[in-house]
Amino acid sequence: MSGSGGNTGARGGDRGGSSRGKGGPRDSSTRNAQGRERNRSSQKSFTENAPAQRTRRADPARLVAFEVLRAVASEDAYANLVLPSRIRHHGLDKRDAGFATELSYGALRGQGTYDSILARCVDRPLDQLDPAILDALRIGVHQLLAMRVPAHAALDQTVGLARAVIGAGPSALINAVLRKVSAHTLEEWLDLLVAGESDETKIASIRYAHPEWIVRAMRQSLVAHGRSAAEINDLLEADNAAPVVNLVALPGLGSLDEALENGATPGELVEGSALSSGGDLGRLATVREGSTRVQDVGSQLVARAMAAVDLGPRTDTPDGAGERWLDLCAGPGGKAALLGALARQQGATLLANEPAPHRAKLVSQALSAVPKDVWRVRTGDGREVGTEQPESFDRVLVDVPCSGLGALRRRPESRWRRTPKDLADLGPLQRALLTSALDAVRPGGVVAYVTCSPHPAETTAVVTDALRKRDDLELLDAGAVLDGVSLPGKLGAGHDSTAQLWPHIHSTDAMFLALIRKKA
Ligand SMILES: C[S@@+](CC[C@H](N)C(=O)[O-])C[C@H]1O[C@@H](n2cnc3c(N)ncnc32)[C@H](O)[C@@H]1O
Repeated sequence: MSGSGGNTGARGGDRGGSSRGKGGPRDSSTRNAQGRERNRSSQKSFTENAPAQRTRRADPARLVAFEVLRAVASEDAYANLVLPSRIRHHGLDKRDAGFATELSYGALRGQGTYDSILARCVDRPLDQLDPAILDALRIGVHQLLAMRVPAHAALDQTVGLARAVIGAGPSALINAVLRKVSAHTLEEWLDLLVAGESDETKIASIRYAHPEWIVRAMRQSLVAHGRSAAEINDLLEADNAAPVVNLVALPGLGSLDEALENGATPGELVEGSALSSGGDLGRLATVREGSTRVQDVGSQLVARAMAAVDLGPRTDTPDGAGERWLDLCAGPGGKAALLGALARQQGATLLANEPAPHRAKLVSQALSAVPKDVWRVRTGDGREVGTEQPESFDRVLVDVPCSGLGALRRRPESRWRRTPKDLADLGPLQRALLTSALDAVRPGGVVAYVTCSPHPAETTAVVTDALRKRDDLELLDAGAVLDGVSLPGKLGAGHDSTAQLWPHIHSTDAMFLALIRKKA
């Protein structure tokens, strides 16, 4: 499960030593600039004190991680949304925030594997444990096996956390179980767990902490998009690494200069992008004003591709009339903001549609740096736009709701929450939205069908069905268009006219793009 401890917030720490001041919990270890704990004593030495005599205070960074895991398990919360508010609530500084991020994300990503380890160390089925105790154990396991926290600090602090927030009772159990866990390294545990197992899917599921159905689905996806099934371990491993934060300067409106002056490095795949050096991006004025935005390079590429398709000269509109663009599923507005800026440059206008009112508001906010005469937000069901405004748009982006299997590295809990049923449930909505998009585009115009999933059920199957049902459509070479909007020689995402990006190849989310042209 290498890489499972990757964090999104620990990079770029600028102060050494422990961040805790007066009145904070006393911990014999210190955190270094990467948010990792160091201690002079050997890794495996434990204090001989009974659990009841040890610390009773919860270390704030561990408390944040525990609260994130609890919210995810009991409230169906999203870790990436809960974590920042918990960090703010507990007033963590940069270093502790990095530690809490690594701990909560790592414990959530590794959950399946950690539970298999715990099942060997607990004397009853895990589902008979109080869920709060199980979450405390998961946090302990991640510290012991993946974070290089000294074993006694991991143990003491996890027991202290449990005493403070769950009660004195469970501390002896947690202490005993974590001691058993600490008897082996992660590699040794993985070897033990897969010993005697010959099923490749089960082995990959344990080694790379993905549910077995996702291992199968990803292998199937690789093959469906013309890659080798042998890449599966690289793909799963890439899901376990924290993604680098990418920035985009809105074309014609923003500049990367400030970000580059503050440590960002130029993006390698697409012009106008940069890799952030981490830390609080709110310190950049251009990010605050919205002309430079955080956006995965995969999303940047598909939006740029939609805008770049050569539609040839129009013969059916008065001279000087600008193109009309539609973003049919726009919330929260990442691609709409980039499209708005590109539309402005190309003399076009953009209608951004989103049915959920709070997400429609986010779309307006995302577009705030783009002049208001370029765009409009519609709050409504995208399935109705095709009949309400038939053949009205030159370019349509339909970035459908999907399983998100291509963005697992961003959402640490999602792999354990998703089920194969999600794929089946989303199919009819994806097909109806594509149909609406195809009705809304004018003859000679183009529809960009996009998912952040590589699964054939929500990518190639949806596109193939649409093409089979009508004879006025042609599939364009999306890989070639993507090559055209990326830096020369960098991408090569094409396969059989549709294109698929991959985290392990392109360091992007696994975005799928099909470009469908309605015949003139
Ligand atoms: C994958 S997200 C789009 C991401 C967006 N394009 C971006 O780059 O920020 C899918 C969006 O589709 C919206 N959606 C769900 N049902 C829809 C429908 N019937 N019509 C249009 N959009 C819908 C969801 O609310 C969600 O905001």
